[in-house]
Amino acid sequence: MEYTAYLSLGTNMGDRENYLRDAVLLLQNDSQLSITSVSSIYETDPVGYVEQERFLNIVLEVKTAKNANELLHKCQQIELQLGRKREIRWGPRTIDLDILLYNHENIETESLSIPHPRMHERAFVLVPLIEINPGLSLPKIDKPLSEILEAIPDKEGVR
Ligand SMILES: Nc1nc2nc(S)n(CCO)c2c(=O)[nH]1
Repeated sequence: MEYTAYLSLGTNMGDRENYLRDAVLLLQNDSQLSITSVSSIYETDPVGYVEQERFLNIVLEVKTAKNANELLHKCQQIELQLGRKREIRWGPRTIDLDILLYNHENIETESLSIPHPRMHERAFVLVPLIEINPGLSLPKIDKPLSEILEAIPDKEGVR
């Protein structure tokens, strides 16, 4: 059985494009996962802890036999492989992989909140997500993504 999931990748340290490329390759190397869509690369103003470099962000659509926990573990494994150090929460990072959506499910455990709890307020997530699937709807929200994006005050300089 294969499930569709959406991942948000972000990086604002070192050779940012290389970190994105390496993360995509490491995901592709997993036999239980195939990447079915990749957004453009967006340069975005940092949200949260603002005293840091601008980010590069992309969103991926993947098809996977992994359950949500296994997918989370894979993302965390790739973050470690690419040298992610969790020094400052919201601080600079070599690479960040967040699960946005998984099989249109709502999942709430101590390690997983899906849909990602902040995705509806992040233009750096919604803009690339709309690019790869404009018709997508979020579980339990019957508004189109474009309407959710419109409601975000500043589009945080997503280019
Ligand atoms: N623009 C932008 N701001 C961010 N703040 C945090 S934390 N992150 C890491 C993802 O949670 C980002 C990001 O990826 N992009």
